[in-house]
Amino acid sequence: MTARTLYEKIWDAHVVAQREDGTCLIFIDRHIIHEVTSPQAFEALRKAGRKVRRPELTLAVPDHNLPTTARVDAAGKRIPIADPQSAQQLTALEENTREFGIHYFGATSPQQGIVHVVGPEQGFSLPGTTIVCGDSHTACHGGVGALAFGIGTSEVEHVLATQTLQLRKSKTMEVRVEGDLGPGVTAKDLIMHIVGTIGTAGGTGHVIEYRGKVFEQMSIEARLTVCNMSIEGGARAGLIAPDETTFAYLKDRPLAPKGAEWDEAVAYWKTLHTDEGATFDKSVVIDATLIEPTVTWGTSPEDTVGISGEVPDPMSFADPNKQRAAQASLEYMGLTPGQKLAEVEVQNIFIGSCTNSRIEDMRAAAEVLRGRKVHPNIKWGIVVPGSGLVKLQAEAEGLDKVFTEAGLEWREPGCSACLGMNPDKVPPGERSASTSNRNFVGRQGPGARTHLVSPAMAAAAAVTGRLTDVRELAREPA
Ligand SMILES: CC(C)[C@H](C(=O)O)[C@@H](O)C(=O)O
Ligand code: SF4
Repeated sequence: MTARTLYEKIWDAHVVAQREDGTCLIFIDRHIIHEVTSPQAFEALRKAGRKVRRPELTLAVPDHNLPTTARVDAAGKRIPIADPQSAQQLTALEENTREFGIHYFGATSPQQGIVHVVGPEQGFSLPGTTIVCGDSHTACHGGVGALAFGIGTSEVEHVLATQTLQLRKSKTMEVRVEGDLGPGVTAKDLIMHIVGTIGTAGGTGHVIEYRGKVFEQMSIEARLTVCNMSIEGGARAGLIAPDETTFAYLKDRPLAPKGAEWDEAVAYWKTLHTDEGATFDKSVVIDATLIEPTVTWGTSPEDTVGISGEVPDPMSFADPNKQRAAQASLEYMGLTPGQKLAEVEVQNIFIGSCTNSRIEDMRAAAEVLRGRKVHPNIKWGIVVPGSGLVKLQAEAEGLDKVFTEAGLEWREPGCSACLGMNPDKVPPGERSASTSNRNFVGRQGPGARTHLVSPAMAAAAAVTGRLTDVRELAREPA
C-alpha cells in the first residue's frame, strides 16, 4: 500500500462519494456551533421543513457575544444582555438547539466556554475525526489529531441537514520543527514565529501537519495553541499526530468513548500518523533554537519579531505590496521603524481567547504575576478563562487571587476582547498586549492597537507597562 500522510489517512476514511471533477462528499463526525454563524442555518432548515440529520453529533455553546461580566445576580437570576443583537442571537441559539434537539451548554452552565476550548475539554473532539464549525479557528482541534476546519453559514446548514460536506482535497504541507525551544519560549511564540516565517498565505490550499520532537514533547493544550493559528498561516487546517499524550488527555473525558469502545478507538488512533516514505506537497523547516519570546508589531499575524528586535523599516521588505501594508500598519499602530519592541508601552492586557485560555495558560500568566503588581501604565487588564471548567480549576488553584491581587480582573468565560463583538474592547488609540490570535485593524475595538503575545509575555507586560522579555522577570528557583 502506498505511504500516506496523516491528512490523507483521515481524508480517505471520510470520503462518502467522489465526482469526476475531484469534488468529494465527506462525512462529518463532529459539528460545533455558536451563536454568530448558526441562526441563518437553522432558519433555512425551518423554511425547508428539514430536520437535523444527526443531532447527537452537534454540540452548541455561546461564546462570542456573551459578556464576560457576572451572568446571574445575587438572587441567582439571569442578568439580561444589554446589546439587543447579541441578546437576540443568544436567544436564537437556545431556542434552535431546543427545537432541533441539539446538546447545548448555556451561558450559566459550568461547561460553557469558547467552542474551541469546550470541544477538546469534553472529549467531543477526538483523533481522526472530521470536525467543523462556522468559525475560522476550528483548526485548533487539530491539536488532538482531528481534521478540523472552519466553514461558512450555508455549509453549517448543509452539515446540519446531511452530516456531510462537499469539499475538494487539500494539498499537504509539513512544518517540521527541529531542535528545542529555549526557556520562556512557548507554543504561542513558536506558532507566531511559524506564521511570521511562512506568511499569512504560506499555507493556502494546504493542510499543515506539524512535525518534530518539539510537538511530541508538547502538552495537548500547547498543541491546541499551535493548531489554532494554522488559519493565520492561510492553511485549511493544522494537525498533530495523536500519541500517548493525546490518549492520556482524552481518557475519561465526558464525551470520549468508554470501556471496550475506548480500547478499540485507541487501537485505531495508533494508526494515525504519517507513514515512513509519505511525501508532502510542501515542506518548511524551522529551527526552534532561534526563536525568542515573540511579539507582533503590525496589523497582520505574520508581522512577528523576537522581543529583542525592532520595528522594521517598511522599505526593508522586497515586495512592494508588503511595503505599503507595513507602512499602513505602522501608521495605524503608531510605531516608527527602528523602535525597540521592548520599549513599546501598553495600556491594556488581555489574557484569554481560544488560543490561550486553557488552564496551562492561566498558570503561565499567574506564575509571572504571583506577588507582583500591575504597572500604573495599565488602565485595563482582564483574564478570561476559556471555559467554566477552566475557571473552576483556576480558582481551585488560587490563580484568580493571583490575578486580582496583581490588579487584573477575573472574568466569566467567552471570546471577550479577542474581537470587538461584546462589551470587552480596547479603547481607540490604546495599545494592548493580547494573547489572542489576530491583530487586524479594529479587531479589539475601533482604533485599538494589538500586540499578540504568549500568556507569560502578557503577564510580563502587565508588570512593566511595556512589551517585555519575560525571561527578564524569571525568578530564582525556590
Ligand atoms: C465570528 C466568527 C465567525 C469569527 C471566525 O470565523 O473566526 C471569529 O471567531 C473570529 O475569530 O474572527
Ligand atoms: S476566541 Fe477569538 S478567535 Fe477564538 S473563536 Fe472567539 S473570537 Fe474567534
